[in-house]
Amino acid sequence: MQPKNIHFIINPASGKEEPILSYINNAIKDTKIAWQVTVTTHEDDIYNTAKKLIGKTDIVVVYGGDGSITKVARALQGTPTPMGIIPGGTANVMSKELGIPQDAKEAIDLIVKGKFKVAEMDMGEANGDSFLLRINLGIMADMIINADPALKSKIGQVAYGITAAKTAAAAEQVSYNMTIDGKVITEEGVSLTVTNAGNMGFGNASLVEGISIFDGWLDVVLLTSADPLSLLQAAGTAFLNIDTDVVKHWRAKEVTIRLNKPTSYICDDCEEKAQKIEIKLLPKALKVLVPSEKNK
Ligand SMILES: Nc1ncnc2c1ncn2[C@@H]1O[C@H](COP(=O)(O)OP(=O)(O)OP(=O)(O)O)[C@@H](O)[C@H]1O
Repeated sequence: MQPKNIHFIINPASGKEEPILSYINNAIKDTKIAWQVTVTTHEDDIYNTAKKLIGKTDIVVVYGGDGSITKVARALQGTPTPMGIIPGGTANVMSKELGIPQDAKEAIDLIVKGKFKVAEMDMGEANGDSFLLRINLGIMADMIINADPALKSKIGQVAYGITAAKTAAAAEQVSYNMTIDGKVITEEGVSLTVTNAGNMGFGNASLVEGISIFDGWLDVVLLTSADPLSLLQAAGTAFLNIDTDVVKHWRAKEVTIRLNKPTSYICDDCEEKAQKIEIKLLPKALKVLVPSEKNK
């Protein structure tokens, strides 16, 4: 059904350069939809604007990358106001996960023509900060922290690949002490991910099949080694669905990770540091617009 009103929040600093206001106006001008736009001037504006819109509009649509989307999600979680997405960033992992068209005009069309349904997706929380996608420790986190921003803005995700090769070569084995839904497990590995989403943020690959942001679970994925053969085997688990010891996997609602020393980790797009990370699932926390028919 076509919405009655929409508020668009636009991050002008997101990865893509395109005439987004003109795209929106062209799509909406001949409809009966009442619409407003907020173009943010500071990163805090995104959260604050979304918070003020709760209950005041049918849909809050965010144009931006995963960073902007996370801020809107944090504002709207637990409320009846749904979030729509127009992918405007570099990686746009969240929108890919939801099957939203990557082309901005197509994504706008979907919302304006009401070709969507509202789904309730899970979120996670780590040391009090909510997240949409995942927590990364070890080489996955290092890859994101070390990716050259200039390179990333020029060539997008390929920058992670270049950093990955360098990071994997210097990978360090870390002992992860985990309490997974009450069960204590200690394992060594080079990378630990606690993910709400199947897409791990690198290409469209998922290390473990069947992970979904709607499934009511967090998935704990440990990569035990970063030598080239192991990485190939890990790729095998992703693409060929082969079981190997290189990737270990648990499902959980609550995970506590204890580390030997304060360690950097990535919570969605933000870098944090802690020695103990308490993570829990927030089931059905956010209403989001998804295409009513699967994209071909
Ligand atoms: N005027 C502004 N309004 C909001 N955010 C801004 C603004 N100027 C700069 N920023 C910054 O924009 C950055 C980019 O946001 P975002 O994550 O949406 O895009 P991206 O990094 O290109 O995408 P992706 O995370 O998908 O790769 C944020 O880190 C935020 O701090």
